[in-house]
Amino acid sequence: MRAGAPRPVTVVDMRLHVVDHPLVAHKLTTLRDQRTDSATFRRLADELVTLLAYEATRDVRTEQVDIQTPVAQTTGVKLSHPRPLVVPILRAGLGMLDGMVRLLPTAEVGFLGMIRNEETLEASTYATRMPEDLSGRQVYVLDPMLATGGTLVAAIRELIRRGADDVTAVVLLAAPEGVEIMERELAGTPVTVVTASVDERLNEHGYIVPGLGDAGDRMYGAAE
Ligand SMILES: O=P(O)(O)OC[C@H]1O[C@H](OP(=O)(O)OP(=O)(O)O)[C@H](O)[C@@H]1O
Ligand SMILES: O=c1cc[nH]c(=O)[nH]1
Ligand SMILES: [Mg+2]
Repeated sequence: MRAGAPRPVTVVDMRLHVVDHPLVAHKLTTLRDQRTDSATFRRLADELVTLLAYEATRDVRTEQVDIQTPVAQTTGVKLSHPRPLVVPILRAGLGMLDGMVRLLPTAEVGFLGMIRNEETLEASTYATRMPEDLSGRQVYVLDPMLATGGTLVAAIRELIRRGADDVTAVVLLAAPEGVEIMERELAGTPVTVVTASVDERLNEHGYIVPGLGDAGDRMYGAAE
């Protein structure tokens, strides 16, 4: 930002939930460790998203049902219709899909393939496969890293354009810069971000510090 320029206004209607739990912190520390191999990284990302999903689904819509137990009649709840949609952002978000749908077995799954240009840090979309009409749907978008925020802002705009009325982003790590961009660019939209940590900052290459490096590469190997 130019010296003397007014600070951008931060509109704080986006909900940010940083999950504070010793198991989350323990798994995240091993994920960050550069000695952790790909197989362990994938397993930990899967376990971590399940813990985050517990918080992220706190407001998942349910409806009342009557059931008969072996002992008596009672009422309970089940996940309601329309079914929630889970959207992993390829590549790295794919490593979060199983952990999320384990908790949301009735969910439908859509896919967004997005890549950040490592020079300009601009995000672009190379694949989209999800329902055109998301009216009335709760959507859970999965991406391990919220860095500059370009990827998630573009993804969430597309979900809102299709009619989603409640979007929760589940991210393993966030940078404060990305959180601020989300708050500014998505002001007035019903968005919640659930994360295991908001780290210190972005470095000059747009990587989260201390972060965990390139999530996609650590899960699947360097793409090129
Ligand atoms: O907040 P941003 O600055 O937009 O950066 C975050 C994005 O960068 C990474 O994806 P990448 O482009 O490396 O693709 P990949 O998952 O295929 O590795 C990450 O998985 C996010 O999608
Ligand atoms: O730190 C970062 C930033 C963007 N994408 C990653 O995979 N890691
Ligand atoms: Mg990557």
